[in-house]
Amino acid sequence: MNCVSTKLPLIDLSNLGENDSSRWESTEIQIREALQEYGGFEATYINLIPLELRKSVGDGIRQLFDLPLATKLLNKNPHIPFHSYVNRNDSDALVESIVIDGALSPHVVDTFANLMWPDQGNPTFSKDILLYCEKLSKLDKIVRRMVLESLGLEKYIDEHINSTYYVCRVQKYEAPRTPHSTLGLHSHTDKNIMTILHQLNHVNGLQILSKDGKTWIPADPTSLDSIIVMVGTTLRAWTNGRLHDPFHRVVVSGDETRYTIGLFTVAKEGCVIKTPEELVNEDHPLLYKPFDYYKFINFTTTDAGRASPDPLKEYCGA
Ligand SMILES: O=C(O)CCC(=O)C(=O)O
Ligand SMILES: [Fe+2]
Repeated sequence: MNCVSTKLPLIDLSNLGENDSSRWESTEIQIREALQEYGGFEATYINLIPLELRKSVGDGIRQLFDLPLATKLLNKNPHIPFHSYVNRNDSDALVESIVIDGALSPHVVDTFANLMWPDQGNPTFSKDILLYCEKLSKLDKIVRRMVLESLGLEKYIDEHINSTYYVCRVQKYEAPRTPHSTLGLHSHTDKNIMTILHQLNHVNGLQILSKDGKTWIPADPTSLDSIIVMVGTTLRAWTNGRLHDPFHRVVVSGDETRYTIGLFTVAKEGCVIKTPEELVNEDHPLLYKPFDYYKFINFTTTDAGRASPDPLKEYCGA
């Protein structure tokens, strides 16, 4: 797969029984190639998210964004400032986003709902978002398992999965009400490990930059079942540069508001990211020294980190 097409690879992950080893293996090859060459792909997974659940989560997220600004501003993470509420005053793009840091934990989700809906929480929202994030996390685990297997690193799978947790971020892109393309979210790379993105309505806008930096590839889902998977910078580091962490942005136009939900795989507190020795050899010299995940994340929010075209290399390049 040497030529970059103007479409993201589309890979079907439904009904991937581990008993059908030839299908599992061919999917593994497709995923590895997609993540090397594009840094992402569109996954179809029929019925991963039942229609009712998608609708109900969509309603809950609309209600969330309709809350008063003062309430949304309570969504603050003092340790990791960008795991907090962002609105249009913080950036000159159209995005507004709210974060649940620990989206697979019923306690975290209830605490969040009680903060946003102080009268009696929002049991429907809590139940739905937990289930939704749990379903999306299945996809992350399949993809990471396949990546590690394709690299011959099966022995690290459990450690890899156990050293991470999930952050959910929901996004609203206000309709620009103009036919002209308007920036919804600035071009950036995700600094975490893996990102799973689901567009909640039919308003497209995500674009992924080709590896050669020349083409913005639209990541328009071919169906509402489709989910976009992207490599984060920390996975590039761990794989010694084998996987590509793509720049991406959101561009919107027209009269409809766009809603998305992202599940971000993040390292647990105190986790040191260290490239396995199996991935370092004469052809692949060590690119990044071991680093503390949160110290790196903090660096990316400093002036030096923000100004750097490649904060990972700047921070821990070997
Ligand atoms: O909403 C989208 O389509 C993209 C969101 C994104 O890139 C992010 O939250 O990091
Ligand atoms: Fe992103």
